[in-house]
Amino acid sequence: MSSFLHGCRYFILPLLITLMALTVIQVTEASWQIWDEIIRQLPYWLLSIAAAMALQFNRSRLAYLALLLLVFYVSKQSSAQVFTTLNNYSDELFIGGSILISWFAFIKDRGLVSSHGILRALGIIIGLGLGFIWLEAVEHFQAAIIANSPVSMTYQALTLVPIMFCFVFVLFRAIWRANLVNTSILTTLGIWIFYYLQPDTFPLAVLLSSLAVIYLFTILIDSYFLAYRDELTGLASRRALYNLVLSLGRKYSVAMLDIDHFKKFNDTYGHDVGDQVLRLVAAKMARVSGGGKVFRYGGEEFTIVFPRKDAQTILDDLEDVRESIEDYRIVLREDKRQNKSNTQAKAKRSKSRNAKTKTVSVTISIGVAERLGGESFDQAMKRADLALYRAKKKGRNQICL
Ligand SMILES: Nc1nc2c(ncn2[C@@H]2O[C@H](COP(=O)(O)OP(=O)(O)OP(=O)(O)O)[C@@H](O)[C@H]2O)c(=O)[nH]1
Repeated sequence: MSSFLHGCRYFILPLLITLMALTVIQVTEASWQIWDEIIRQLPYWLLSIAAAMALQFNRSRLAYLALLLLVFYVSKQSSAQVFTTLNNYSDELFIGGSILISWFAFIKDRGLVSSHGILRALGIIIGLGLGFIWLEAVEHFQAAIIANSPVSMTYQALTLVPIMFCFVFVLFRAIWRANLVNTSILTTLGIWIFYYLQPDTFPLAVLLSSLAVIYLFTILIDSYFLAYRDELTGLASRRALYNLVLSLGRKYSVAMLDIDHFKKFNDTYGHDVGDQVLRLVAAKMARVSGGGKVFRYGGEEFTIVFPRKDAQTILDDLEDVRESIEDYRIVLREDKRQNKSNTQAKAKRSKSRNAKTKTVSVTISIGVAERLGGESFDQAMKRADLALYRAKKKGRNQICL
């Protein structure tokens, strides 16, 4: 359930916000028509800024999309011969554009000026070319397809077949790999299809400006997560901890948590298994009750800050975390490369049917300190660290005040 809610953050919320924004624009149509000239200029500025920001923050797929949409907008606004000719192929461009947008959902962000850049330029030409090829094919074989199709097919429906596939693929991609960039690409495809089917509902300038704003938000929020989230565990990082310190009041408690004998664990099972265990242990810590805020301090050390709580009141919350980790049997896939001495280690082999998995468990030690009057955060942390040291000395897998 929690991973579902986590996915919602990246997937459902941006879509809802886009829908709400478009509804507001529609409802307030009368007022924004006064700003017609400004609105018509907006996509030039916003899409250019979005492309520049996307490049700066290495979100090259959004940069490509912003640039392509900018070219599209210029083609719609310009009366130059080359663009008016292009506008005669709007069906082909629509299908090619849909294929192109969908393709961006499946490739990685790579540098624009690199060998990947050349491949992507080729991809763009091929994607657009496919739109022409599909319509040529439909025109050529429509009689045969319509005659042999089990359901009644019109020419119009046939042209839309690749779009439906594109939308389903991109939708699944956005659900499967929920992140803001994939949701932005899905939104782009949705708006692209919407514009083709309902060209008069919203002016193109409004739709493209909305997309540019979505790209800008995606880049900003992504950068925030990059700066303040720990990549391995998904927890808030040490930088986020020191950000929180700025807003802490006078009363709080801080706990330092450390996985016991983690060096030995790494040596026994390998660094990759160690990483896997760090992620799972972090997920258990993230469920701490009592309003605790969890951070990865560094390595196998974690910090939990309890604003407005004294040390005695949080002991039960921390004990729950310690117990849940102690009781957690972590199932690992058998690593065929492991040598014999490793297999003699503490891991308990599961008696599962195919014996291809094994279970391991770890424990944690916890040191707690309550902020004393006049003390700085670093001083309180230092005392929590000393308490952690005592917990280790006393035999580990316990909490010390
Ligand atoms: N897999 C993995 N290991 C890490 C990571 N960060 C730190 N470590 C390992 O964590 C281990 C910490 O070891 P020590 O500080 O000696 O402590 P310990 O073995 O846990 O022993 P005690 O704390 O005394 O119980 C080192 O082997 C680090 O390599 C990481 O991100 N991934």
